[in-house]
Amino acid sequence: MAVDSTENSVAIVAVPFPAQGHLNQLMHLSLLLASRGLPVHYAAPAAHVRQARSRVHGWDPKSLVSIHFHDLDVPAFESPAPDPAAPSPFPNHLMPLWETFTTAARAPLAALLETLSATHRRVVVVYDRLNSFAAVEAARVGKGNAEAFALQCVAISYNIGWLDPGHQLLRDHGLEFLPIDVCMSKEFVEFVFRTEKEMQEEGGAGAAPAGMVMNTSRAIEGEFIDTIAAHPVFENQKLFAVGPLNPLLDASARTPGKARHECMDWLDEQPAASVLYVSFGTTSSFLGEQIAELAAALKGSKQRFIWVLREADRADIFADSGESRNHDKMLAEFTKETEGTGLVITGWAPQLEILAHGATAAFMSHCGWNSTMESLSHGKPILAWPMHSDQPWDAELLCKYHKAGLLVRPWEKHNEVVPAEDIQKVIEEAMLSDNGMAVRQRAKVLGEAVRASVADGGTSSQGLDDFVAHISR
Ligand SMILES: O=c1ccn([C@@H]2O[C@H](COP(=O)(O)OP(=O)(O)O[C@H]3O[C@H](CO)[C@@H](O)[C@H](O)[C@H]3O)[C@@H](O)[C@H]2O)c(=O)[nH]1
Repeated sequence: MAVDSTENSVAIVAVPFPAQGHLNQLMHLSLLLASRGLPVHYAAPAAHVRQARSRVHGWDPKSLVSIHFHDLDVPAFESPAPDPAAPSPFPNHLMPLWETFTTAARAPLAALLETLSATHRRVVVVYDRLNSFAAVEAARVGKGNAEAFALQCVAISYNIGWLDPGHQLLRDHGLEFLPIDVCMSKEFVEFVFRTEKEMQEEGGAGAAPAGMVMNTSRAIEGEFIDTIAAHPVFENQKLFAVGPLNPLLDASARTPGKARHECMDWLDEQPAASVLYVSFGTTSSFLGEQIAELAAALKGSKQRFIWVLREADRADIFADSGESRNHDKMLAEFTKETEGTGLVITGWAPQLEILAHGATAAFMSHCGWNSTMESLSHGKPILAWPMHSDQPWDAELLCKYHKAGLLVRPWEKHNEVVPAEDIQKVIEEAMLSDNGMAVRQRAKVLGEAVRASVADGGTSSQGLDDFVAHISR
């Protein structure tokens, strides 16, 4: 694609980490910045540019023309199937992709930055915090006219626990931060520390980012944002809380310009606040036994539901879609038994639209940060079933701090199959009990506060204005 050349303008280069929950956030941020008239370049391996484009949600697909997309040429990577029986539920099958990407994307990114640097007043690199190589490449730009900002794709409170699991603020609220190596595979933890250390050694102080953009809202994490702002690690950085990055839809849940998924017609016919949405993101796969227990719980609860039954994404989603094929017999029976009460989606579901819809009451989720923000920003409570990484922390924030969620499975039992009766109990509590109503009400109030924060004059809207003003100064 031709690179636009406007000597006086600032070019923004978004460098996402190649996994859906990360591609998605930098895509939203890119679209937001482009909608403010800034030239935005989104750079990722070809398969991931295609993935991010094909799965963008909440935006009119036509808005994608406002972004310049660049394929970062990387060698072929393995794209194995996920292993639901692996000792850690962490998506270790993506490690070959991430190792390849982190090494090979540097040279094509550097070339892109040099080209843009020659034709623009300044190049602003907005990179996923897992891609610290992008900050090193920004610091190396020959003309010295590039600066880097990290994007925090997970809760900012997670950062506090990462820096100090026993932090006073967490203790004050009785919040538990689990050790990171309990929640992630040892290969990934090693990868994160190794790549970060290598980049610090190579780039030195000169490659430190100028600041950090946070996909969070003061309505959700106000005091955690203040704590991070006062932390010595961020002393010389400008911080901008701009979330939620996902667009907010109204209760009719219509994305302009986009064909509606058939499940939305079914939702249109259901009573207000009557449907449980069940989905576990793009990095988790369940054992067959667990799927059977979840099916029995949904059926037994007699509640309306939409259940997204998918495997974790492959490294290249176009090589294999991850649609669940292994449960055909169970599904055929289950679908017959629950006809009229629920829907099972084995392909890609319109999650943002489902969460926005007035018929949706609650969300059973693994608590990935996108799912958490998408749910809270539409005022929907979460039935929390964390699997790995930051998810146990998000469940803690949701259920203990905000009391806008109910825990399905405590972490101590993460190696066990959760029996149907335990799952059913939580579904019934959320959908039928007074306590469930109170949790739903708190999520609704929180949703209103989140909406206010992104509306004109709200704190997140101001955060984005401040970021735009700062980078285009
Ligand atoms: O059928 C589907 C399935 C998923 N989604 C979307 O896919 C994204 C999933 O993101 P998230 O909820 O964050 O889950 P993961 O895919 O598991 O995200 C990874 O990345 C997140 C951001 O770093 C982390 O918080 C998670 O722990 C990590 O697993 C969300 O935008 C969903 O709306 C759909 O639209 N349709």
